[in-house]
Amino acid sequence: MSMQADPCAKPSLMHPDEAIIKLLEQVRPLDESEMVQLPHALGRVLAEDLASSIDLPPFDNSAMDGYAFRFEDLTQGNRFTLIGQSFAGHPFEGEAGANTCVRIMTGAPVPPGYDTVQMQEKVEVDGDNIVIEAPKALGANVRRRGEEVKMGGKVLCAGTQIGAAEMGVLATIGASQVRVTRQVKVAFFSTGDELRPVGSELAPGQIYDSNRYSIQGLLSRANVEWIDLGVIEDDPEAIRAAFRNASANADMVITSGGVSVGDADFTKQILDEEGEITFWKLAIKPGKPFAFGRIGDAVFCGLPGNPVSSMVTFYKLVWPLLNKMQGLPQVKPLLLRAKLKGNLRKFPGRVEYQRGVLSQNAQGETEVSVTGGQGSGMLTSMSLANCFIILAQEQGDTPDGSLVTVEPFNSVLAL
Ligand SMILES: Nc1nc2c(c(=O)[nH]1)N[C@H]1C(S)=C(S)[C@@H](COP(=O)(O)OP(=O)(O)OC[C@H]3O[C@@H](n4cnc5c(N)ncnc54)[C@H](O)[C@@H]3O)O[C@H]1N2
Ligand code: MOO
Repeated sequence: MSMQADPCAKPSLMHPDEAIIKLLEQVRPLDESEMVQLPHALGRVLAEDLASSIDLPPFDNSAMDGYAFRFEDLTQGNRFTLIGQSFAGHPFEGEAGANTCVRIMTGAPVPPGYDTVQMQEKVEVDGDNIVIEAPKALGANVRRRGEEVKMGGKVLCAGTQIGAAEMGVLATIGASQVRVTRQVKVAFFSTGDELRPVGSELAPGQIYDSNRYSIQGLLSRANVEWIDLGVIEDDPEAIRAAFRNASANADMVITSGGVSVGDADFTKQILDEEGEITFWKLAIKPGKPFAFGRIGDAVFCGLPGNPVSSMVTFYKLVWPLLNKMQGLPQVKPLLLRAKLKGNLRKFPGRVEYQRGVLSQNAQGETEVSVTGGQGSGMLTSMSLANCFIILAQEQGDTPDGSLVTVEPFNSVLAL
């Protein structure tokens, strides 16, 4: 008997990994760049490769506080005559001579004619008579001009995000300003008649709008420029106007709420009328009703209203998009295997991102436990976590002691 397709089978939801591929196909890196002053460069993405206009280090200098001398003079014995000093910022200006030495400090220029430094702990000093213990080799304790990078050598590549180390590297080569890609502009708003701004009283049935604040936090971490359009009521015309305003002013529009199937869930409907929906609903928990599309020239990401769902879908789906638009390379998440502490509940069907705490036990094993209740409205499950426990689509309940896959939070989600 031949196998027949089940006519009652529900269409299966798209796997989030497939969704990421589809999303990334829809955006291109911004091709606009601008110069920024170095103090404002943190978090920005380099638009071009950067070469050093100087040798690094720019001159031979001492790695130790001690004495500079000529290594070959050691063939005449260990006694040297002190003829001067070289301090950082105040080089020795005299002439190097046979069997002479110069007092030298860390970072100070090694005077021309000398080639080796011995640290002061290995030197005996009697007035100007200095006895130097022979170091292992010529050039000991000298940091040679250009040994790190030669003038004209590449120090940073286009597509590098400027972090603390890069700020320092840029300063080391004297770059007072730097060419970076334009920041992606993201306009966002929350939808929902139940939402009240912080600072107001709650009437029965109302809650505070928290998603706009977590989204703002995520956008700040992603180093994009954001436009907060506030809370929009559950009214199709208000949502339409917000969409038009957002898409006219931003590269990306993010909304929270109204993407499910309720009678007041207008986000998807208005997007359908004003733009286009590339896909809607994924096999992800939390975050199933995530919607993606385009409105005008802007990309659209509709995050589900449940607070954890909006954070998880931002992290897994929006953040890779923002990275690509900013010109950053896609980095595969670092996945670890950890031993589960406690039993874990799961229905097969969707890939789940449970919130966990990753730690090491006394035996050095990596362990993980869930942060209590995992409801998609329980935002404290996120704030207590330092990782996601990723459970495959068809996985069910998982017992204590099982090895599970864990994704530690990166800088976007971590403090
Ligand atoms: N019949 C069905 N109902 C629901 C389904 C479904 O498949 N069939 N999916 C559920 C899932 S999964 C999710 S996730 C939610 C998402 O719904 P929406 O995106 O339409 O979001 P809302 O209905 O507007 O709100 C859901 C929930 O989150 C609260 N919320 C909304 N915005 C905020 C905010 N800015 N700050 C804090 N909390 C917010 C809202 O009050 C609701 O409690 O739909 C399920 N339903
Ligand atoms: O998929 Mo929803 O985000 O679980 O509540």
